[in-house]
Amino acid sequence: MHKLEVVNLRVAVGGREILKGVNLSVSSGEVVVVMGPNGSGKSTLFQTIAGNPKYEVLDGDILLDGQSIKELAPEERFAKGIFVGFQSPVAVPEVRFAFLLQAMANVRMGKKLTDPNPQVLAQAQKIAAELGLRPDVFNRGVGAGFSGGEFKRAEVLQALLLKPAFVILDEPDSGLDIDGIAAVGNAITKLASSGSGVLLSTHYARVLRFIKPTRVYVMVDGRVALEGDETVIKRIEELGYQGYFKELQNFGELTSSK
Ligand SMILES: Nc1ncnc2c1ncn2[C@@H]1O[C@H](COP(=O)(O)OP(=O)(O)OP(=O)(O)O)[C@@H](O)[C@H]1O
Repeated sequence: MHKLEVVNLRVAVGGREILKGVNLSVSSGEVVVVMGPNGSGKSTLFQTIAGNPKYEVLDGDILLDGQSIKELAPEERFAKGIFVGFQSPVAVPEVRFAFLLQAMANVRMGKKLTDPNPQVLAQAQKIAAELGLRPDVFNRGVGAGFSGGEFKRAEVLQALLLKPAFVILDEPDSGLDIDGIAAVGNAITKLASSGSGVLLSTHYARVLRFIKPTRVYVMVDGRVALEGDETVIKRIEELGYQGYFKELQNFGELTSSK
């Protein structure tokens, strides 16, 4: 059993404080959802967990099984089992997608980056078929001309292939067609059942048809304003953020920060 904890995390980007003391956690087998209005800091949180050096940690910590990882390089975090899929993944057209998958699997297996690993590629092709991802993507550069939906499926494919301890996905359901949402949603459930801890952000309740969140955090202006279960997602979809916060304030249930 593993636990990833974000503790009183304050982060600045471009000289501006964006995260103002975030606390949350995800453990093996959990599906934890982060929601929040545009600009509330969800992507900043995920970039910081990934170790993007543009995001300056001012205070607080990120703990993996109680040990701080905030000084580790992104590849060291990955080697420890933290996989982060971004909202707008970066294309690296000069690297073949098949090569990337093989290299990532080799890193996880402690092999040399360039070692041939045909089992991994065979497994990747099987997963691609389940996700509805065209097989020709393997011979294309990473993200080269990928559609939005192909990008998202390609990221989930990497997670399913590598089965990391933690899978962190920024809006995995955005830009997907109905079949894509089902494929990605079911893949997330599968990842959690096979023991990964999943942390994802979304703007929509539609993912609930395919995933059952363990916990839901709502971020507002760089803080976790509230924590709940899937009913939070449903109420936000019905009332919008402002309407939902108003309803909670009327019942005295909204805290300004947690
Ligand atoms: N590199 C940057 N330079 C300056 N400001 C930034 C940078 N990255 C993020 N921000 C600002 O940080 C705030 C939080 O952005 P972030 O992308 O984390 O929000 P979000 O909750 O993921 O939003 P969305 O739901 O729209 O994706 C925004 O005001 C954004 O403009």
